[in-house]
Amino acid sequence: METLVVDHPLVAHKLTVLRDADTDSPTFRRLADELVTLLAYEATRHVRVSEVTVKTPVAPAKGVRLAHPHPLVVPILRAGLGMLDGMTRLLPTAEVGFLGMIRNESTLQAETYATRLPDDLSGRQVYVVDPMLATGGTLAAAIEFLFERGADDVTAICLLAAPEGIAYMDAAFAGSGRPIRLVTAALDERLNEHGYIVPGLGDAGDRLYGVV
Ligand SMILES: O=P(O)(O)OC[C@H]1O[C@H](OP(=O)(O)OP(=O)(O)O)[C@H](O)[C@@H]1O
Ligand SMILES: O=c1cc[nH]c(=O)[nH]1
Ligand SMILES: [Mg+2]
Repeated sequence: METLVVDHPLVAHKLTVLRDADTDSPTFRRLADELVTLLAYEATRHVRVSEVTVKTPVAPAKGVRLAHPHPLVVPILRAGLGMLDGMTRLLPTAEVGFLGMIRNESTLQAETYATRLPDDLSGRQVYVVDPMLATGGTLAAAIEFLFERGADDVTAICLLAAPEGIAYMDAAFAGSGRPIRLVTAALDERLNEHGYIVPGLGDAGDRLYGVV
């Protein structure tokens, strides 16, 4: 997996506030939204475009437009929903598909409880959004769904990633011949004995949508 850790002072600043256990849910949601837009700027560097010519009030100008079919954005529920608006702000014409997945906190295995994706993803560029790449089980299962439907160009955007998750993804898709990109704000130290990212930011879903 090709991994890009976005090195930018504004990303680092927002991520630091996001990590802080004293940051409340409304602020956490706003920061997650702002961060995804910054990460999406890098993640969409390879978005497909086609050449067009428009007429300015003065003369014809050559330019580009997003190629058809437009990209598909897939938030992994629940926590990935906190990154959807930031993505669609940058890609307003993207289609949106949904995957509902939850990690069993005893086994750390990902379980899927909802799937709402287009049947045929051949030729589509897909952007998967989920704040946390921990063991990698959830993201790997999500990308398997996308590959089964024909996707061959998948970029994951995660706020935080653990080295264990990246290693898991590399092993899971080694030799698949289908490139996968990861864009993240930080690569943390490790996972703890409960499968949480250290230092991480805690449970992203609870911090976005849980009762405080
Ligand atoms: O890399 P993994 O070890 O699979 O863990 C990462 C997953 O865990 C979190 O979701 P969670 O299962 O807590 O569901 P939620 O979004 O409903 O909170 C997170 O948003 C990822 O989807
Ligand atoms: O650190 C972690 C790991 C998995 N899921 C989270 O929300 N946080
Ligand atoms: Mg959670």
